[in-house]
Amino acid sequence: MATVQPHVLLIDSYDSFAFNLAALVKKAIPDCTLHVIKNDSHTIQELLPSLSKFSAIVVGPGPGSPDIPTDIGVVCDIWKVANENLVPTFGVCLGQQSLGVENGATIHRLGTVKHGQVSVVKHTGTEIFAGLPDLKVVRYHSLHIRPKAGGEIEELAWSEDEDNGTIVMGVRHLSKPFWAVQYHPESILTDEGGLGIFRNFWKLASDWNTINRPHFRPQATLELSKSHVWPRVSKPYSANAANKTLGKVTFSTMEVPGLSVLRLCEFLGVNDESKRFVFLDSAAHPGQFSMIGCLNDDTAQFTHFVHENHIEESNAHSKVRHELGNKDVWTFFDEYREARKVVGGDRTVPFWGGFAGYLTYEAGFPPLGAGLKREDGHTAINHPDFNMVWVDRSIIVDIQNDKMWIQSLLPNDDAWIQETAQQISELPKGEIPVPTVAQGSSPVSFPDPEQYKTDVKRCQEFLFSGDSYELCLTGQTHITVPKEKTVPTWERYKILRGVNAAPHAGYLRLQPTTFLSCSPERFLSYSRSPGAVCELRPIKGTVRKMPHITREIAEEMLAGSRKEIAENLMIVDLIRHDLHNAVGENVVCSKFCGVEEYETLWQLVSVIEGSLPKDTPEDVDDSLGWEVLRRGLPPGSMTGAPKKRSVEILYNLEGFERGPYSGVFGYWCAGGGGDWSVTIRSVFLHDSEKNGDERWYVGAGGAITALSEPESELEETRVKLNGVLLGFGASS
Ligand SMILES: C=C(O[C@@H]1C=C(C(=O)O)C=C[C@H]1O)C(=O)O
Ligand SMILES: NC(=O)CC[C@H](N)C(=O)O
Repeated sequence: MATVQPHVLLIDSYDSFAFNLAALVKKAIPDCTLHVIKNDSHTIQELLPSLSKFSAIVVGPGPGSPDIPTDIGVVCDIWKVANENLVPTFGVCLGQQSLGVENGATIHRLGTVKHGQVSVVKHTGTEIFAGLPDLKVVRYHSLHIRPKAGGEIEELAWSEDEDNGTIVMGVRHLSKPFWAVQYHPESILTDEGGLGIFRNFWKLASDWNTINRPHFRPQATLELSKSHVWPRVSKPYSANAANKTLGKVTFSTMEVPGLSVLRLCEFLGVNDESKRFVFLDSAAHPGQFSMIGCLNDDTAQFTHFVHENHIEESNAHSKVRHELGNKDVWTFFDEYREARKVVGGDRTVPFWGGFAGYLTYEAGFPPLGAGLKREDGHTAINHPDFNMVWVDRSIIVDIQNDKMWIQSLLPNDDAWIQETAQQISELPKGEIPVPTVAQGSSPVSFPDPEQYKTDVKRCQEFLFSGDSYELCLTGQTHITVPKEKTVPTWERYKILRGVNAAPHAGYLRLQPTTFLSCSPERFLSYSRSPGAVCELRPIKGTVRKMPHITREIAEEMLAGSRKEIAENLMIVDLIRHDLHNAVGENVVCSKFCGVEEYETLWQLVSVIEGSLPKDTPEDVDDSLGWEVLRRGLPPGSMTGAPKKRSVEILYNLEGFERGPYSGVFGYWCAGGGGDWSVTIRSVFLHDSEKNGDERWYVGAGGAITALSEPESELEETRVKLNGVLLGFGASS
């Protein structure tokens, strides 16, 4: 007789670590089917008829407090079901707090909150802790419980720290099959307190089911409305790529020693400011490829505002409005690219043509489920949320190896390739002069420093109350360039690049937006199918480079700092969750908190990689990167954790929309693969603020944790702003 797989219900309280938990549960109970619901998607009455079909329930962590109904949702009712409906249940963090509170425990704030902190946990060695040594675990909490003396909750584990004394880290219910821990078993830095605990839980749950639910049998299939089975990696629509004839990339390659990419841009028409232009510029180590889109009047540009239900497609001659109807914008782009999939390019080149452009911070709100209070019309800053062109012709330069590819997706385009190659071979060699800018030429309006420091403290209030573990607070700075001091935006880019060369730089002129970036941070890159691999590289932790700051000192200041490691760890855990959501189980952190050197800064960087299961159909693999963007924006390093609650808090607190700042820019290759950088250290100009005085805006911020000092946070934003301001003859 074939064995039927157990079904496990995971209740997510809108945490940014829930899919890490899903992956851990799946490791501990490999053959289980995991059904995921949100804590507010069902009432307990709706759940009751299905509960008896689950072998076990896992209640995840989350923002807020177990005694606030909108924070805890249906979780508080799970502990109160009648005996005949009991299901073995495991609670994590908020889950433990809820189990406690519903059984007479009192809830308290920690004297010193613990977010991304590692603690030693001692325990009884019984129940879920059976056979485990002392544990090293990660904590993300502001609240904790004290069980009622003589009540039903038995303490099983404790941490001991100088600031908070003894804190309960693990419990069980004396007469019901409920266990819970206060720490985060699913964190990357938690040791056997992760898998070991869940294996023990599964054994206890199975034993309990055998004794107390003798007639219980897992069902072959289990349908629960408003739930999904994790992992959910198929496309949300049916692909029609099968058997279609794929287009072919044509390309020519040549050695270009001494050729300046800036000169190449000028040859390709960047100086005509009335035309669109796309240049993704690996302007500094460790960048390798620079990409130029060779746009013309026929090039299709796509813009979309997230509060609207259409996409505008335009070129120099015409505009078309695509009504989205029930389709979401992500699917529109996915289908568009899939219909134009190409093969035959040089696989060492990451981009053969395809989509290039930017997505704003707010572009990530709808998939996240975060509310947007945008009024009819546009955002205050008016930049489209999706702004991309479809690049048919492109030039890629490998700046490390002085090699160039001229590529076209258009049929019969050899003549253009040959002619362009010929003209480029005749260009003069050597760098072109970079303009300089006079000091003091552009007045700057900074966020009010006192207000910023107050906002740091307001953020910390949300950290103390348990609503967030980390908040990336940002401010907006405006630079006004008086009409008589304006220079073409391309000149401005060259100045900026000269003072602040960055590996993920870029110049995008996608009307109405001009976008100049010196970003040091990659958000996501992904390789082509088959076997596409996604790589994310969050940066948290920044030190300004100065003569006395050697690598050793920078390492001490970053990798040796509890605060910096905690900030980085939180984002690593958040990104693992985003990736586990998109790819399922195959997620690894290949670098944890490495110190990397950039032109003007030292930064603490981690690398997380994910890939789909081996047997994934190619069309799903091709869309993987786009799906990771859909499920992973806004970038975790620009929000904080848990993401949804943190985004909502910041939206209210900052009081403005971030627009392109904090979003991503980059490309998605027509042959699969792509690369998106985090839009930081960047300036933006809207066409409506271009005639007369120019009004540029630039965002800057940093992660606020409970350990942050308002003054040093302010200083950190100044450091980040400075590189950009130098390009305007200003400084912070
Ligand atoms: C918020 C910014 O940067 C982000 C925050 C960082 C930090 O807190 O150390 C580092 C890089 C970015 O992820 C910014 O540059 O404006
Ligand atoms: N990680 C969590 O579940 C946190 C629970 C609760 N919000 C606290 O801060 O204590």
